Amino acid sequence: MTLAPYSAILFSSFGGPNGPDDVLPFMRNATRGRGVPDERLMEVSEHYMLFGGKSPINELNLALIDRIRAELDRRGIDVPVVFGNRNWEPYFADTVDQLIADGHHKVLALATSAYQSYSSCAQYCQDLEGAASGKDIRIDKIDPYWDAPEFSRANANSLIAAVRALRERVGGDAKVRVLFVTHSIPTAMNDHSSTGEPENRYDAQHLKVARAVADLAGEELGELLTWELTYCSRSGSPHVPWLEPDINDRMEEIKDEVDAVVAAPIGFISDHMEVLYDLDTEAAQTAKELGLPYERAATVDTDPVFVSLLVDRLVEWAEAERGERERNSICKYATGNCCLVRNPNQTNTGAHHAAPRP
Ligand SMILES: CC1=C(CCC(=O)O)c2cc3nc(cc4[nH]c(cc5[nH]c(cc1n2)c(C)c5CCC(=O)O)c(CCC(=O)O)c4C)C(CCC(=O)O)=C3C
Ligand SMILES: [Fe+2]
Repeated sequence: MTLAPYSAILFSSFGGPNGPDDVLPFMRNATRGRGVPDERLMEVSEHYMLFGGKSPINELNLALIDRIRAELDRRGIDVPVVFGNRNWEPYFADTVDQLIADGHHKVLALATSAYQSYSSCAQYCQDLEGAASGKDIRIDKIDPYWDAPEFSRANANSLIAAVRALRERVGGDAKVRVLFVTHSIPTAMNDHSSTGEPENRYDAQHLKVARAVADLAGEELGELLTWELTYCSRSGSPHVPWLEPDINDRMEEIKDEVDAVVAAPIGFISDHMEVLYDLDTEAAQTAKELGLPYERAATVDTDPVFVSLLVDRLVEWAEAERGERERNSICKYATGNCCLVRNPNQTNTGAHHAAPRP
């Protein structure tokens, strides 16, 4: 099999600190020009310091890259998979220079976020475009993959295991509530996510995945799962509205209606700091204080169903590029009509992005 016309894959992610000395410079990178108050910056730095100043994200990404490489090998596709980040080493710019030095001029990127919004999709497109700009290289990015049945399947595998583990503790009759969780974003960013119609937005994408995951898991567990969508990791100024409810607030509200909760982080593909801190530390503590037995479902991480989906999407993108299949791209970034609000103070004109990618 082939990935032609692409000769390399760029695995692109957010980046995170590898030790205490990295924390502040990383935080400055992640918040530059973002209107994140210093107070929040210090607070999140503390979350990293609780874990030795080290985010799990880089090692998890390297492990996923290994599995992608193995799946490519299995299919007889011989292309390198290189790593690049938006906010920490290896930075996109350095990875791109290395790709060019190694003779690559058409590269296919994938991002470690599954959904469409400025932060999770357009910002990757923009930063990759910026890294390639003026250089002898073209970088295309595959679509976000939240809509893939395999993504729901992999998340359902995790939810099934979590519900079973919880029921071992609380019994078959306990009223269990599944709280799907994702990263909150400003409501203005949500309004302009994907193509902007309510049914396509970031929150709606998650509701579709949540429903599919709950249906698949419920079927296999033989129980009708009661679920809802909640958020974590709210940032920004307190005056700016972000998506709600926060998982902690919601647990407080439902504590008398339910006997136990499962947090299912469908918004994260692996155990990023948000999962370790916001869910495994903070939400777990809230549940404990409320007397609610709590179980956190695994992220899809290196589930073979998920790894195989990523490789399928890379192969299909290359096939479409060669004209061997239709391309029904859900990301409209190249036409200037996708996820374009960067923050609530910025209006969505799409004007700077109207030109197709080189
Ligand atoms: C939608 C979304 C994803 C999922 C998609 C994706 O994966 O990209 C995501 C991922 C991540 N976010 C991460 C870290 C941070 N995000 C921040 C800030 C923000 N995130 C936002 C949104 C998202 N973020 C937003 C709207 C802001 C406000 C500032 C802005 O408008 O940009 C800040 C600044 C402090 C703060 O404000 O909390 C930090 C340190 C890490 C690394 C974790 C690790 O180290 O394991 C990862 C994977
Ligand atoms: Fe973030």
